[in-house]
Amino acid sequence: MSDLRLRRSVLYMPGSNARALEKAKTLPADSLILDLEDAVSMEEKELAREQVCAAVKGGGYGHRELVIRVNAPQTPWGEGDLRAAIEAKPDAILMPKVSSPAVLESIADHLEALDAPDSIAVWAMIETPAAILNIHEIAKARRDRRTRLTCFVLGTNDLAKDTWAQLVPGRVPMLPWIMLTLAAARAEGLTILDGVWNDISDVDGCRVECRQARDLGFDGKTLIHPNQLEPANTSFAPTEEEVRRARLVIDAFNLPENAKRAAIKVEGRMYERQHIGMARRSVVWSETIAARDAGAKA
Ligand SMILES: CC(C)(COP(=O)(O)OP(=O)(O)OC[C@H]1O[C@@H](n2cnc3c(N)ncnc32)[C@H](O)[C@@H]1OP(=O)(O)O)[C@@H](O)C(=O)NCCC(=O)NCCSC(=O)C[C@H](O)C(=O)O
Ligand SMILES: [Mg+2]
Repeated sequence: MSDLRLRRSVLYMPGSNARALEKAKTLPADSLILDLEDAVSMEEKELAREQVCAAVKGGGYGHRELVIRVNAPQTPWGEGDLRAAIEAKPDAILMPKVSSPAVLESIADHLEALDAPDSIAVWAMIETPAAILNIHEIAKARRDRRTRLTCFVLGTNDLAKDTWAQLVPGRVPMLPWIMLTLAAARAEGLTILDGVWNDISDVDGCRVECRQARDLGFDGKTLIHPNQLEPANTSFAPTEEEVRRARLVIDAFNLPENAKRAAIKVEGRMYERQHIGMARRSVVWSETIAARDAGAKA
């Protein structure tokens, strides 16, 4: 079973927006991406870096995983962002526009040279046509522990920009790329997060896309506004019915009469032993979510 850390809702915010950085301390997001890249204008890059690093160092975000998205290494801010982010010690650093494993190897060299704490992971944005074409090679970078790669984040806005594919409900134009990226992530044991839903005014549309993302196999969805948190948190949680059925399957395989059976019938459906792992995951997820909710209310 892969890492079961909750990442149902992963909220971006511009590092230049002090109000958003503060408000995030109270929002029901599993993870936060404090952005220094595309959500920040050139004029505010330095301010954003200062504010984000001060926020991460200052803490107060509770259970929320903190991720800093830096500017790409070849930009005027890339080197400084990386240095400052390492000093702030977030849970992860998100690299934008990763198009080949070479970028991750070069980041690994930098992290080593800057003596980055082992606790900092590296996440990679998958958002260029070249990344899609190189996707398994990029995912395989995880095998080299030096890269610290643990997570892919889909950047559907940049993908739409560079491919001319339209962002339409149902996402038919992008499904082949999405599924290829998912397969590469799962093959190499990476977490994978869906891209953003841009229409902040359409919460129902966001909910539909969250459910699709869950059905496609994502761990969670990246978000841009607090009103998208509830749809994501709800959609990526197993339903009560799923958990009830999962417990039934686990219990049924534990019965002495089923000890040597590879396949059994439960409530009219066939289950093989491989389904036990999926059933356990649903139960563990629901218990983890219940514990998180109880903690939030306490
Ligand atoms: C889009 C926004 C600029 C809208 O902001 P605003 O006009 O302030 O919205 P509201 O008045 O509705 O906000 C209500 C309150 O919620 C707070 N808020 C809003 N957004 C956030 C947020 N993201 N995080 C935390 N808090 C937020 C407001 O401060 C209000 O609070 P209060 O003062 O108490 O009333 C804004 O939503 C925004 O900036 N969103 C994030 C944009 C962003 O980060 N974009 C970059 C990531 S998307 C991307 O690049 C993906 C990828 O790379 C790709 O290529 O696809
Ligand atoms: Mg992008």
